[in-house]
Amino acid sequence: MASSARSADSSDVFTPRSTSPSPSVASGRSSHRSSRTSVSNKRVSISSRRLTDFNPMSSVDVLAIEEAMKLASLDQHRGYAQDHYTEVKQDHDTEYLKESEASAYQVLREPLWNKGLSFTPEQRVAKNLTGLLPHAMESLETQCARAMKMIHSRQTGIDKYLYLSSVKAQNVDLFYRLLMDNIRDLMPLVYTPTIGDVCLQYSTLYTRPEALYISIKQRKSIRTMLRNWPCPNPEICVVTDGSRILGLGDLGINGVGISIGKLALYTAAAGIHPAKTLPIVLDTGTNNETNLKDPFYLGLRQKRVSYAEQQAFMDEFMEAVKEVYPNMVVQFEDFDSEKAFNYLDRYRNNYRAFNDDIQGTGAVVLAGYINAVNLSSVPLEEQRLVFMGAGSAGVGVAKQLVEYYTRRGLTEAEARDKFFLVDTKGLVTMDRGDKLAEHKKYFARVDNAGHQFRTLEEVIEYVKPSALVGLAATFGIFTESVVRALKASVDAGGLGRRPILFPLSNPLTKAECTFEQAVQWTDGSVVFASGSPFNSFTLKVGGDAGDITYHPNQGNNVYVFPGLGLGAILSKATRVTDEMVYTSAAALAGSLNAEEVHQGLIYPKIDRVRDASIIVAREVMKAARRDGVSELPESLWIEWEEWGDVALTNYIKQRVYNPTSFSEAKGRL
Ligand SMILES: NC(=O)C1=CN([C@@H]2O[C@H](COP(=O)(O)OP(=O)(O)OC[C@H]3O[C@@H](n4cnc5c(N)ncnc54)[C@H](O)[C@@H]3O)[C@@H](O)[C@H]2O)C=CC1
Ligand SMILES: CC(=O)C(=O)O
Ligand SMILES: [Mg+2]
Repeated sequence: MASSARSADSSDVFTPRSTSPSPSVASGRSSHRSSRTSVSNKRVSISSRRLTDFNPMSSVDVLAIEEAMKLASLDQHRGYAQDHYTEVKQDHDTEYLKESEASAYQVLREPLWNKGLSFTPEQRVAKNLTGLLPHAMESLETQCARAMKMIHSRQTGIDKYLYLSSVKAQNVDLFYRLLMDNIRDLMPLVYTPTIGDVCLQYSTLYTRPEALYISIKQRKSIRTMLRNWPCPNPEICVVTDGSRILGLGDLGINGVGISIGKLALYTAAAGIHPAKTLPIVLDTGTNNETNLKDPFYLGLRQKRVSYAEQQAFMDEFMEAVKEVYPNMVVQFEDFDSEKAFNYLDRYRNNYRAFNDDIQGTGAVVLAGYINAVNLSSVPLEEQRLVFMGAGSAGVGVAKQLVEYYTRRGLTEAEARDKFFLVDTKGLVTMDRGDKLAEHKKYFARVDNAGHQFRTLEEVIEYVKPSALVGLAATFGIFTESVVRALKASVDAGGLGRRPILFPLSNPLTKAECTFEQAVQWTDGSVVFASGSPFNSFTLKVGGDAGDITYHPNQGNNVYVFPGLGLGAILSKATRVTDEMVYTSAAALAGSLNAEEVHQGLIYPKIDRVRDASIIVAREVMKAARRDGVSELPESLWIEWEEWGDVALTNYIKQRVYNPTSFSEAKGRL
C-alpha cells in the first residue's frame, strides 16, 4: 500500500523485498526480485525474451506463430530441465525496502506507493518528485473520472479489463478507489462475466506476473516460492489448480485470472489491504487440448497428473503455507468437484481454510433463499427444491440449505427429503445404475420406486417444485417449457404464490436462462437471482398500466467470501468452522436496508457490498468466538460484549483499506 506503508509501523505492510535498495537499482519490484534470483538468471532471461519478443495482440501472421511455437518449445525444455524436482535454493533476507529509502523513480514505479497526481506539493519536494509529474495536483476522484472516461471509450470487455489492469499495475490506490466507487460497472470486468473471457485467453493477454505460479515440477521449492512473494505476511490467498474455472472447465494455469479477480474483490468489497492478498495457481498440467496446442500457453505442457500425485503435492503445499505464512487464510477456488470436496475434508480441521464454491456459494444461496421464501408466499415447510447440477456448488448449496431446515426444527431426513438433484443422467437416485460420485450419494433419492426421471421436465412433473436452482454450467437449460412448468406447479398451490428461480452458473454464457426470459415466462411473478449480473428489464405493458421495470438479484458468492475471509482474519480464527459459514449466510440475509426490502430484493444492491461484508465479517468474528477458535485476546471480547456491535463494527472499520486523496490510506490488518 502506498500510504500506510509510510506510517511508522509500516514495516509489516510495505511491499518490495530487497537486498540492495541503492539508487542505482533501476525500478521497484522487478529490480529487487531480479537482484535475488541469480540462481535462475538464465531461466528468467529466456522467458522474458519470449514475452517481449512477441506481442501476442499483434502477431497474427503464421510465420510469427510458427516462430513462437519453436521458441516456446525451446523455452519449455530449458526452463523445466533446470528445476525438475530439485530445490532452487535462494537466500531470503527479511529486510524490506522502505519507501523513505527509495529513489523518486522507485516511488513512482511501485504501484503500492505511487499516488499519481495526488502527491501534494510537500510530498513532491520531500520525495524529489518535482518535475517528474505534471504540475497539476488532482484528487483521486478526478483521476477516477479520467479513468472512467477511458474505460467508456473502449469497446470490448477485454479492452476495458486491460485498461483497468494497467491502472492497477501503476497505482493501486487509484485502481481500488475506481473499483470501489464504480463497483456496479466495474465488477463485471474484474470478475464474472469478463474474467471468464480473460481466463480463456490469459496466456495470450499476459503482460506481467500478478500471482504465484507454482508448478508440480517445482514441488521441492514451494517454501522458497512462497517466500519470494514480495509483500510480507499475506493474510489471505485464493488458490486454484484451474481444473474447473467458472463453468468453463479445465483452463490450466490460465485459471489464475479467477484468483486475481477474487482477491481484487477481497479488497474492494471487504477492505482487506491489497498488500495482504496473494493469488496462487498450482500448475499440475491441463487436459485442455486448446491450451496444450497454444504456442503462448504459459503452463506445463502436459496432461494433468493423477489425483494421487496431486494429493501429495497439495499436502506439501498446505504444509509449506502453514510454515511460511502461519496466519494466512486459504480459500480453495474452482477445483474440480472431486478435489474440491476431498481437499475441504482433508484440510478444514488443521488449516485456516475454506472452499468458496462449496461453502461460500452455500452461504450466499442460503441467504437469498431465506429472503426469497418470504417473497414467494410458499411457506418454508411446503417448499420443494430441484437442483440442476450436482457438483461442488450444487451439493454445497443443498447441504447448506439442509442445515438451515434442521435449525428450523426439521429432522435431517425431513430436510434432505426436500431436495431433488439432477445431473447429466437425470434425477440422482440410488438405483440409477451408474456409479455415483461420492459427493452425490447423500442426496441420491431412494423413494423413486424404481422409476428413473431423465429430463428436467419429467423431474418437475414428478416433484412439483417451488424452487429451481441452476448450477449445471449449461446455457439455456431452463427452457420456456421448464420455467412454465415450474410456475404451473407453484400456481397450483394457491393464488399469489411466486416461483423461485436461480440460474446461478457463470459466466453469462453458461447461465441457465436470462432474466428477461424468467420474467416473461412467469408473467413477472419470478423471484430471481443469477450468478452473473443481468440488467433490469422493462416490460412494455401499454395502456393505463404503464411499463413495469423488474430488477434482478445477483446470487454470487462475492456477497460472502470477502466478509467471511475478513472475519476469519480479524478474529484470528484457527479454523473456518461450519458455524462461521452458516452465520455468514444469516448475516447477509439480514443486511438489506429498508429501500432494498421495499424493492423486493433478496440481496443488498451490489453498490452496498462493502456494507454487507462488514456485517458478515462482524457476525463471522462472533461465530469464531462462540466456537472457541478465535485467538484474539479475551479482553477485547469482554469489551465488545459490553459495548455491543457498534464497538466491534468500529474495530473492523478502523482496519479496512480505504484509499483517499492527499492523505494516508486508512486501514491495515
Ligand atoms: N453463483 C455463484 O456464486 C457460483 C456459481 N457457480 C457456478 O456453478 C456452476 C457449476 O459449478 P460446480 O458445481 O463447481 O461444477 P461441477 O462441474 O462440479 O458440477 C456441474 C454439475 O452439473 C451437471 N451438469 C452438467 N451439464 C448438465 C446438463 N446438461 N444437465 C444436467 N446436469 C448437468 C454435472 O453432472 C455436475 O453435476 C459453474 O458454472 C459455476 O460457475 C459455482 C460457484 C459459485
Ligand atoms: C462464482 C464462482 O465462484 C464460480 O462461478 O465458480
Ligand atoms: Mg468459484
